[in-house]
Amino acid sequence: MAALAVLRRSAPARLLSGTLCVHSRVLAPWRQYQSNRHFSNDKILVEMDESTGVAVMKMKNPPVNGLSLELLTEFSISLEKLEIDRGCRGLILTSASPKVFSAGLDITEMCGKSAEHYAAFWKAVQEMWLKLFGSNMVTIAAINGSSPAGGCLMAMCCDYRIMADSPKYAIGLNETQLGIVAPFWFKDTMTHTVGSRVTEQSLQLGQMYPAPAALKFGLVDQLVPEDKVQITAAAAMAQWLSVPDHARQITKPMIRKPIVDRLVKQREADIDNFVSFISKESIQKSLQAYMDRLKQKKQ
Ligand SMILES: CCCCC/C=C\CCCC/C=C/C(=O)SCCNC(=O)CCNC(=O)[C@H](O)C(C)(C)COP(=O)(O)OP(=O)(O)OC[C@H]1O[C@@H](n2cnc3c(N)ncnc32)[C@H](O)[C@@H]1OP(=O)(O)O
Repeated sequence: MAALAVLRRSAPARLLSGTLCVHSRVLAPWRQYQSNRHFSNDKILVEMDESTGVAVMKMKNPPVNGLSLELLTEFSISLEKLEIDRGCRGLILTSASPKVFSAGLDITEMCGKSAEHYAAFWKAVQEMWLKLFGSNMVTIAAINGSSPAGGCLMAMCCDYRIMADSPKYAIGLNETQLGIVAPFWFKDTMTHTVGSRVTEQSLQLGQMYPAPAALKFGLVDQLVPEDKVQITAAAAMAQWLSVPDHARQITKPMIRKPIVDRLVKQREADIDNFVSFISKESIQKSLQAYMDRLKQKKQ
């Protein structure tokens, strides 16, 4: 048993290749850590069921769960806490807001800010991806609404995806539609999920897929009625957890570690690349025009 416990705790460190640091500027203190093992801060709510070893993590950044620097930082801290918790074996990631899983990266974090801010923001995006894609736990995305771009990335980082069965909800990497480019590790994550051919086409076109279409080519694994997403995620989790941890935990990095290592090896260059790209006047104009279109849609 002791050997298994060591294995359980040593694998994430290997997989993440020393990426446990988080940006310290906006570290929110834990507001509460109650005996029933619920903890929350501003943007992330975690409910830990000790009897099953499953944590449900809800993003709560209304109205659309934009992935702001604050949310991303809280996400990475929460995930790290769970990762080192011996009692936690599985994570269900979902949204506290109905109808939107996550609108992806908060575009306001990428508009009109300083180079230092862009660098801190991108580091937090990288951190989220390294921790979630490299997690040692079983990770299941309970996608209870639309999930564009960074939202889709988060879902694809998970081991299994269950989505609300509605053509109103769409998922995909739509970056090119905003005039921006999904970086290589977004592309790698999609290739890992659905293969090269679909990724090539989806990324070029910036395609968003309604849930039924996403199921057809495996971008999501299962569709269920909206009110059954959470319960189905719990059932799927029980099935995944029936596999012995040590065997599953050795298997997962066989596929994922080379993908994680690619970013780890060039994190700084990737940040520089992002800062220089996003600071361009033409890119700022594209993002601003996209935000204006989003707002006009309402009028
Ligand atoms: C050469 C190599 C280059 C390397 C790297 C360089 C480049 C960078 C890569 C960056 C990768 C980026 C990834 C991303 O995630 S970008 C974000 C993309 N997200 C989207 O396109 C989603 C846009 N939003 C929507 O489609 C919809 O909002 C919705 C999610 C389907 C929800 O629809 P609905 O419920 O109808 O809500 P509203 O559209 O009315 O939105 C409510 C308010 O929220 C604001 N909003 C929406 N999305 C975002 C967002 N992502 N960021 C910030 N704000 C957002 C929206 O404007 C509304 O605001 P208002 O109430 O003030 O009007």
